[in-house]
Amino acid sequence: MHPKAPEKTSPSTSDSNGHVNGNGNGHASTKGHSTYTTTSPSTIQQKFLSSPSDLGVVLVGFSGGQCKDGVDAAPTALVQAGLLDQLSDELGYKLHGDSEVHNYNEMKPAHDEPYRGMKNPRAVSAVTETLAAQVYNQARQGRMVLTLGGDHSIAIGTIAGTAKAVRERYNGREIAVIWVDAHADINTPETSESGNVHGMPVAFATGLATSKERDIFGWLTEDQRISTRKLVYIGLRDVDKGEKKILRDHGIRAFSMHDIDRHGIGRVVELALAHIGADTPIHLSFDVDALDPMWAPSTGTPVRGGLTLREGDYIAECVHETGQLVAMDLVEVNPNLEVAGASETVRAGVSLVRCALGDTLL
Ligand SMILES: NC(=[NH2+])NCCC[C@H](N)C(=O)O
Ligand SMILES: [Mn+2]
Ligand SMILES: [Mn+2]
Repeated sequence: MHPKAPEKTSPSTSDSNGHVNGNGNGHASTKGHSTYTTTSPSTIQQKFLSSPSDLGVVLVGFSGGQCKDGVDAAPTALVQAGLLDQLSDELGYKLHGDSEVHNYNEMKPAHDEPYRGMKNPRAVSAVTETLAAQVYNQARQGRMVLTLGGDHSIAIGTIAGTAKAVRERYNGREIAVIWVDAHADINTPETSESGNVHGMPVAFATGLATSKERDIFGWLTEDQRISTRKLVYIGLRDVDKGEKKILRDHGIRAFSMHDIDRHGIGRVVELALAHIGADTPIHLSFDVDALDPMWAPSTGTPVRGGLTLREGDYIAECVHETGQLVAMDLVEVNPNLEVAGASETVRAGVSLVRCALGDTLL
């Protein structure tokens, strides 16, 4: 049930067209922007990366955490839009890890009937367990890790990998997670109304949901989990009843769209980062549906009244500026939905990642 862990490490990777990424030679990029130098991805001092110009890339073609086809096509669409080329050629990263998208939808267990209401539980479990190892293998080398999903269930794996690597590298230190999303994704199997695991990753990552079945998230260990105290939400506006109770009962820090309306994005990000503190590595999990459908229509569970693209970019820019970012997920881009707006959604995704990885307007 656990096909080859698709771990590949090469000094540079090539995209689906065979173009090799990563110039890594410190020379000014000639691609359009003559003023770029690529000696370093950013002038920001990175506090928790020993190789700040190395980037682990994980490309996850997976849709099993929810019911709509197409979200597995996002990594290919993002790569074709030039994201990885830009990260190497313009931002100066040396890319490691996946050079092609893995079709994780192929990791299909022989039988996978619902368990405690969860749909595709063994498939999602097997994929996220593989991802946890992939992300861990990049992060333990002191590299930033970028994961392109895929639906948001994959964060069970990516957070597990980051949390474990950081604990190992920094004496048991915990990571913080900034979850930018219209949704809280903190349902337990018991509170979920849909049974879709992409609505549950935070519950598993925090240990609010646990399982004794090895093949259904029972592989998650304490060193792969995060604390609810170091979890911060931004952008919430569609939270289930059971989730609201969980957020309240555990005193989880959450900034909804209401808070952004009241205080402005600047103040909200300031408060979110203050809650985390300057001594904590950050895993940024960005669901593209945090953006208003005006900017990101092609996503499985769009909710009106969301962030503008600039507000999304601003969050990403500020997280980068902390020098504390160690991993980022970009999830829930579904190029097969609202096809007229698909390239716009993909471009929004590209922009969010660029900002988190150090791109600046000036
Ligand atoms: N990652 C997402 N887009 N999650 C949407 C979750 C929607 C709903 N709360 C559910 O549990 O099914
Ligand atoms: Mn969402
Ligand atoms: Mn989500």
